[in-house]
Amino acid sequence: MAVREKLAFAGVRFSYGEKAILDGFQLAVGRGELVSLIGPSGIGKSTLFQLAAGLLEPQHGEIRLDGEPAARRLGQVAYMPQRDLLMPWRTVVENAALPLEIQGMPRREAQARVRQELPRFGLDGWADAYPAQLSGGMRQRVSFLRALMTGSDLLLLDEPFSALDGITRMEMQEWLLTMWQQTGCTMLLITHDIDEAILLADRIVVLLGSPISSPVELDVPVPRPRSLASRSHPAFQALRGQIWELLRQSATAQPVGRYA
Ligand SMILES: Nc1ncnc2c1ncn2[C@@H]1O[C@H](COP(=O)(O)OP(=O)(O)OP(=O)(O)O)[C@@H](O)[C@H]1O
Repeated sequence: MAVREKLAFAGVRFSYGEKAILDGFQLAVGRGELVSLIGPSGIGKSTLFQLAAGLLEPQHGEIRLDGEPAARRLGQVAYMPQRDLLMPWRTVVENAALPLEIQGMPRREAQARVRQELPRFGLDGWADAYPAQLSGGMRQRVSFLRALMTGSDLLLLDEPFSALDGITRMEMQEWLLTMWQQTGCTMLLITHDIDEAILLADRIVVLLGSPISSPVELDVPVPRPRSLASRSHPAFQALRGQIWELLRQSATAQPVGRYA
């Protein structure tokens, strides 16, 4: 066991009925790492997150958290699904305080705790707004805050920025990098945007094959801190070409999804 290991899949097999998604799947993520997952549409990226979060169970193999077999993962992993799933009848504070209330914290205390966090989430002054009154970026930040309120230091972000316009998306990418540095959380991010995958991550996991067994793992040798200007770094461009080639090759075997 690696001392730094936060999450690991060891020899995991998972199928939906006859359809095998993972077989002998291996992946280890270190504590505090930011890892991007990229792969063709429908290959099993969200399934992987649902397994990590404990919403699905493997038919074979082991999923470990902090180096220990984690039979009960539900509630230990913060999972932000593709749609933000904010409750429309609850305000920003009421939505974000939900995990604390579920854990038994009195409502008033839970909401006070959330209010303290609003400024660094760019939500100062929006405590009592309803989700319908927020922009897409703000909704994502509320979802992110709610995920952090679970107390988990492992965050799974499933295409968090895909519904946002280009400028908001870039702002959110920079904001996410700041949050990652401030919180020290381990983050896994699913994206279809190769540039986003590289810009944010320490490591890129390219998921290929059906079923997936050994993903291709690529370190991102682009220096931090990163900004939009990092895209012109030679290492960035070389990696972009390498990932694109891997995905293009896989497209001959199976239909490929959308990539930016
Ligand atoms: N509950 C389910 N029952 C049966 N098949 C499912 C179920 N959920 C997903 N699948 C199938 O499993 C495969 C993997 O789905 P998954 O959503 O994990 O892929 P993905 O890589 O996240 O896709 P996308 O990039 O389009 O979001 C797909 O073929 C999907 O149709």
